[in-house]
Amino acid sequence: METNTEIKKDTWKLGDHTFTSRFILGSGKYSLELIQAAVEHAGAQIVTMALRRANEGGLANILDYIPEGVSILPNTSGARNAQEAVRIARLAREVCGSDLIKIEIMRDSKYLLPDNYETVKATEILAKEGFTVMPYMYPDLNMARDMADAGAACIMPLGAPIGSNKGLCTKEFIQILIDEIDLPIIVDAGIGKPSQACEAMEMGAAAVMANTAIATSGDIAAMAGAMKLAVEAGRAAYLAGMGSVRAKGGSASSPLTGYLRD
Ligand SMILES: CC(=O)[C@@H](O)[C@H](O)COP(=O)(O)O
Repeated sequence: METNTEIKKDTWKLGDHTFTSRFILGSGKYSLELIQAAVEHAGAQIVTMALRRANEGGLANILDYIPEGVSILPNTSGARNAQEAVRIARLAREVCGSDLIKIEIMRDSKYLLPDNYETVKATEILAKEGFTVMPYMYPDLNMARDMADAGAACIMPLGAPIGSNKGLCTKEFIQILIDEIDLPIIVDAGIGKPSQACEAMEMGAAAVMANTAIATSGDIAAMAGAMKLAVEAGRAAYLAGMGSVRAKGGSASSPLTGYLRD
């Protein structure tokens, strides 16, 4: 019998781009030498790049350390409003030759929380210009709907403030987005350890992105590998379908009658 291997691969899409890896690696906090090792161990097919970092160190350098075939995801880090984000995105497309753009707009430098309103405005402009727009946002259903209507290719809600390693503080609200928004939901920021990445995937997230958890670990390559396994485990569990939670009491694991499944 003929089998469809494409279906078996469990691919997912962002605009016209198709991926098998569901772990997106942030590259903002490593030395350049460690980026390649982290990408390889993470099995990542998408790696972020802040344009402001590229300008600091010399763009040729950072791109030299990203393995071939891996998509660069420029972000608009440093933008304080839609206008600045649009300008950075256009520059990024010229420099990287990629239509992917992660919109990050922040006016608050203490908590680094994204400005959802300005993000909707930038999404609308950039989607019309043909970008595959990936808006980073505070998880709010109404704003996520506005981003979807504006042409976003996915929604990237934060788990906790960037760099905090605090985990899924916004879990309930991310679940609402997963349930209600018909776009890939990519949990981004605050993921502090593999179990949290796994939990996001078990909830039905399409992918997870992390940077600080890996960059601040004792062994960057090993932690990148652990994140990869956690994301894969969470995805497999989601596809398998979680067992139901029993509100009260227990239930014998080896019943003599009444098997749940034959
Ligand atoms: C690199 C990048 O885009 C980060 O802004 C991203 O949001 C990751 O956040 P953490 O560093 O908390 O994983």
